[in-house]
Amino acid sequence: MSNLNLISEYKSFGGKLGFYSHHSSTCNAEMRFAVYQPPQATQKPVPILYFLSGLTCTEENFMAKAGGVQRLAAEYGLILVAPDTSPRNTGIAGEDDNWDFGIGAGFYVDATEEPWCKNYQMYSYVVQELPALITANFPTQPEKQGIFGHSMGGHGALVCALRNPELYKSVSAFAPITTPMRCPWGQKAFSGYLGKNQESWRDYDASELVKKVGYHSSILIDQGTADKFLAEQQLMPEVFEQACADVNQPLKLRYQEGYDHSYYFIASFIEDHIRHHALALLMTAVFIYLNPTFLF
Ligand SMILES: N[C@@H](CCC(=O)N[C@@H](CSC=O)C(=O)NCC(=O)O)C(=O)O
Repeated sequence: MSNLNLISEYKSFGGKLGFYSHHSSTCNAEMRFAVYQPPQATQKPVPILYFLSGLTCTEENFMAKAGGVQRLAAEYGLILVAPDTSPRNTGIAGEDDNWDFGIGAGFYVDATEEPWCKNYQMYSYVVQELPALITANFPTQPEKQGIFGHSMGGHGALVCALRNPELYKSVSAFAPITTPMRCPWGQKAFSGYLGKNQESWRDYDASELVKKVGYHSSILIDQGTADKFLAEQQLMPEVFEQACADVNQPLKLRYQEGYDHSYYFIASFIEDHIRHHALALLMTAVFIYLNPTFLF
């Protein structure tokens, strides 16, 4: 494995889950991520599904708490990749002072402001450096990528997909921050990472982006009605819903009665999200299954 340190590895549902670190030239720091390889990956290259986690998370939360997502990845034959949510231990003064800014809160943007710009390049890391590393080191079909995420990571997934529809065949989110420009978390993060000029914020705001660029297929979002961050106006799914409606962007926004913001909520609906991505990423296989004469 070039340039990768394997930290730990576990057999899981016939495949393997590995935790890795490497030097990121994009973030000028050591970065960590987790990869689940389904059993099919020992036989042939498989599609890749990226999951971006939320505030305070590491590369481990999703793999440990998403309700046995490895079983589903093994069933559908998908490689799962979960990066950490920011660089760590960069030496930037105060990087660990806040739970919603700095470490654990990279917000999937390329920072332009000092002192963050040297290391906090999470957008380029997720869209460029990490996929190149994954493709070089794991048996993947790089032209078949999907992306999803939770909360801050839901915002990240929507932004990555909307800005790069050719790279991501599918996108979905759990309780995403849909308009960081308009919510307290996003305003704090964008002021610090991108500066005061709000024009530059639009490129990282899904509700602004969707009106400009659209996306080639339907977007799936699940949102719990008992989510305290929904009540605190951090997520604002209604703004994204209106933006999608304005440009006829297909969106399946499902309000899930009584669910909160936790990984218990994610675990409850993870299967639907995996299926949403599998449909797009394994489309050729499904097509052949439904139309076997295609082969002859
Ligand atoms: N410390 C915070 C709560 C932090 C929190 O709830 N983080 C969420 C993501 S929130 C949006 O990005 C999370 O996924 N936490 C990890 C977990 O394993 O649950 C507070 O005091 O409210």
